[in-house]
Amino acid sequence: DDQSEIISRFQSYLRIDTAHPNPDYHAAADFINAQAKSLSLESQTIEFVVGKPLVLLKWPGKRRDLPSILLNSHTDVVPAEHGKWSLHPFGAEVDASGRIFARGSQDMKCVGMQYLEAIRKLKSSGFEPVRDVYLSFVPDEEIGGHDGAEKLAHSDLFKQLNVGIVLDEGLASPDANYRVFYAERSPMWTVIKAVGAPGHGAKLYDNTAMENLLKSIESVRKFRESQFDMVKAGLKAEGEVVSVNMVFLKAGTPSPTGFVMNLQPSEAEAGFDIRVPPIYDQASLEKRIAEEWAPAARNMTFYYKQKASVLDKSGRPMLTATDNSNPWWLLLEEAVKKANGKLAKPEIFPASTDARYFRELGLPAIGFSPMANTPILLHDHNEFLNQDEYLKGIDIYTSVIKAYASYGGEWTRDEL
Ligand code: MET
Ligand SMILES: [Zn+2]
Ligand SMILES: [Zn+2]
Repeated sequence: DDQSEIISRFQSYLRIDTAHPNPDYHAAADFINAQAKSLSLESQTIEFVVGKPLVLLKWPGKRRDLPSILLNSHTDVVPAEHGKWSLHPFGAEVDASGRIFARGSQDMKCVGMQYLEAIRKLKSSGFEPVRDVYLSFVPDEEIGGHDGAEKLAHSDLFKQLNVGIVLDEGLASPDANYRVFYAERSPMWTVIKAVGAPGHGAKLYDNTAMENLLKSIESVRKFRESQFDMVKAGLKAEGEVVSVNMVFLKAGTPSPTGFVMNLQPSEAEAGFDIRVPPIYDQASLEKRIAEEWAPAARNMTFYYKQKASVLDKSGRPMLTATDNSNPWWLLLEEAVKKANGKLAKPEIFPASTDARYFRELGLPAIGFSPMANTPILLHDHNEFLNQDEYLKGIDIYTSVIKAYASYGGEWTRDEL
């Protein structure tokens, strides 16, 4: 029947192994294009970077003069440790309670397919969009989006699309209210390195690489604690503080039997995943890194593996309005309600998404993945989404896309 076909299309997409470091992007693009064909959507496949296809679909509206709607999703997923899953991460098996297990079931193949299923429903009901509706299926979000959404946002093609609003990913909600995001934290992936004279493992002396690095780590931990304390005290939400987490430590002199134990190494390195809220003095953090965490006076250096500004191209913090000034926000609220969904209070996304490349241009972008009553399992073992929630999400998008694609149609060209 209808529902089992919907689920089996989702499973087919989930079974394409698009995990880094070797995502099968061509299989994903072929699949999306086959879906587009069955829906009679216009399609183009663009390789801004060879081997990394981006699929752009179009459902043309009647009013080409109005700004369009962009429904964005990424096709790549993070790797899965197969042995630690109870079911195969690319098997998309459904258990007795209807949970579909797969890497990407929450992040974010669900959303990409839900957009398409919602369009399928709208088309079969005879609905015709007023505005152009575009769908972008982009590569590489999980490694920074530089060869995907960033290239799209900076392209001439993108200007021609005349996008007025972007929808992108959010997070699952453990309770019944859908979470929704109006901003996100910017990544600053920072590597700090210490050097110092090597020496005998038995000798106490100052300025070893290890000691220099440890002083920094102590300082980082103090700052981390000050931020985390505000969350623990309920003063700030997760997305409103700076998060700093040490993600690697690299030091020591390797030997065939492990590490040399009686030699203090001459170099030591640590990596930190730092995320900065949009209204935060990013320059002060950069100063802290240079002066406290990697001071030249302690023989230290640093570099950023990834760094995004919290400001858009006009120098404003990247925040999408969630009040009367933003009709897209009001339309979303209303459309979700109409489909019997409840929205939680809008939040700042604690991690990062491709939405930042669109907000950077000054466009409004809303992060929304309609998954209620679902534990947050993105990037975790045994990621799953219940098929009933998936189906409910399609109804939510049907309502949202209908509202967005109709918006403005009640006015004549002159009134607008
Ligand atoms: C900085 S690239 C973002 C990759 C991923 N979405 C994350 O937040 O970790
Ligand atoms: Zn994602
Ligand atoms: Zn992710």
